[in-house]
Amino acid sequence: MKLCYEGLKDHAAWEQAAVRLPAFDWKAMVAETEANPTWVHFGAGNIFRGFIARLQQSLLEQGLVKGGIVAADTFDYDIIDKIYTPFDSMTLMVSLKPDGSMEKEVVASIAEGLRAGTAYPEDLERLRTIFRSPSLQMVSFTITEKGYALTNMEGKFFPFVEADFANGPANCSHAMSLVTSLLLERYRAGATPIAVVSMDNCSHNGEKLRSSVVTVAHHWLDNGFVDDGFVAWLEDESKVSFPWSMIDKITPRPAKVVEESLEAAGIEDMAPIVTSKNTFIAPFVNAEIPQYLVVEDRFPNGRPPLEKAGVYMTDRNTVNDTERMKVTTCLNPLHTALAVYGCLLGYTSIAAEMKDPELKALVERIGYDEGMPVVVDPKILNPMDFIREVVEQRLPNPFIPDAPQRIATDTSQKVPIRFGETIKSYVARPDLDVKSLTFIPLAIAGWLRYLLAVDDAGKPMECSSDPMLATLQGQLSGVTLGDPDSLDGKLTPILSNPVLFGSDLVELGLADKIEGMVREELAGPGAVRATLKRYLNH
Ligand SMILES: NC(=O)c1ccc[n+]([C@@H]2O[C@H](COP(=O)([O-])OP(=O)(O)OC[C@H]3O[C@@H](n4cnc5c(N)ncnc54)[C@H](O)[C@@H]3O)[C@@H](O)[C@H]2O)c1
Ligand SMILES: O=P(O)(O)OC[C@@H](O)[C@@H](O)[C@H](O)[C@H](O)CO
Repeated sequence: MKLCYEGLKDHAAWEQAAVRLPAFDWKAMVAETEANPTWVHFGAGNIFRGFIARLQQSLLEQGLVKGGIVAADTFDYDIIDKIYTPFDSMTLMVSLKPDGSMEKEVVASIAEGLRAGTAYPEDLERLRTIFRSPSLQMVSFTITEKGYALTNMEGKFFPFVEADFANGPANCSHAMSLVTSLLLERYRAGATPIAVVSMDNCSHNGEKLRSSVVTVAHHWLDNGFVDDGFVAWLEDESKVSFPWSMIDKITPRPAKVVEESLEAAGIEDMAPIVTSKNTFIAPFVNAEIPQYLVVEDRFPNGRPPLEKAGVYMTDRNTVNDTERMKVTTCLNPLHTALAVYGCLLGYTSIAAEMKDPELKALVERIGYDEGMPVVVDPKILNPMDFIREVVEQRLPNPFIPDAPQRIATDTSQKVPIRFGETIKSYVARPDLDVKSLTFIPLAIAGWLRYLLAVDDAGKPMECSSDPMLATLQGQLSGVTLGDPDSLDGKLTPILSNPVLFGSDLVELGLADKIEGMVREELAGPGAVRATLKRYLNH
């Protein structure tokens, strides 16, 4: 069985393999998308295929929309060449149930995949045509937190961003510049309104996306590439809106066990790849069943009826509160603590970590004891129910093949949100003392210890990719396991950097505590475990 339009014609074989097929006319969907595109998505990776594309599939199956989504990638063209094109942009979605069984379905709501880069003029021209089309209602993104960043840790523009400012809309490469150039096409073709929606895990994601796009536009205005009218249109939220959103569905990298199960069922060519840009991707996506998407309802050119696919459409404050609840308290801080300590302790499974008494206690202390006192109740989801589902059902699900190494990717970009926001909330609350925090500092200490790339057994350990890895490892060079004094003076510049932690931890009086913990973890092999035991009273 082959995953593609022709391959799906053998209905009986797919039925035999217990794979649900799309219940709509795929050719008609592709033709409608070409004629009247409504939705473009940037970041053609796993969460998009396993969650967002399924929303449109549900609407197609309910007969509520006729067209599909156009997927685009500005960063990793292998995804399109190797995972989209050979499979007619279809995905084999595998939902992993808590009893170990798998639900399989073909997601076919992506009409095409495009490489958004000047090296691919045909694809870029197709995108320009789509952006000029008045039917286009929304552009969404899952490009990771770093995809929005224009500046480095010192607040200076990256050289490739400077190059985009100088070269202008016809010859740019960064995701934010490319999107701005495509919005310029739309402006010049009649300036029909549009919604530009970040669906990444970052606080105030809509604000972050807007700020980067508007910054690019202002530089192009200064350099004479665009006129005032374009910038005014872009900044008019009734014309170009940047709704905020919160997205949640644990979508691990493709797992061997799932690949084997699909191959055993007779489905061909399911092998995962790691692209040259380090994306772990396969023709299939494996993910848990729980999923939450909350979106600010500001779509000036209309939108698909997403609420009919289970999306919460609401106001900005509710999105903000829901996102803060998940990303700063109830899920992601626990994930990052499990990521760094899991790598140090030799784990490759989050579910296995949840059986480790110290690690389970650590996430409970971070979540229930330190996070919950400052959690905001978004009302549409109950924080206590949410965190309980995370701690008791989602993280320990042994059939979710999630790994601390995936979650440890780009930790430097996540720390200010995942831990920094709770730290700021403690500072803002007169009835709370930020110095009373222990387990969030312990998680930060674990990350600093992780950066040494030596595990708790004293063996070399590969750190996951992170745009700040080289800089931070440079700042920590000379720090040695077995020699806590080698840390002397090395942490102050790191812990005082508000870009990394959201505030200056030296000024807040947390640096000594964190440094003390890192020193303990540096005592020698086994010291990480011993430190965890000591703080968690085990
Ligand atoms: N996987 C999850 O469990 C999950 C859950 C909720 C939210 N998210 C959000 O979605 C994002 C992507 O997750 P995923 O599972 O799809 O990851 P993935 O590795 O499968 O895909 C990442 C995508 O981002 C693009 N990208 C990476 N760096 C970029 C850059 N600098 N500029 C432009 N594009 C870039 C890649 O080309 C790829 O399309 C996460 O960072 C997070 O913000 C993921
Ligand atoms: O996707 P990232 O890299 O921002 O973070 C890694 C995980 O914490 C994240 O993907 C979670 O699985 C997700 O936020 C669950 O909804």
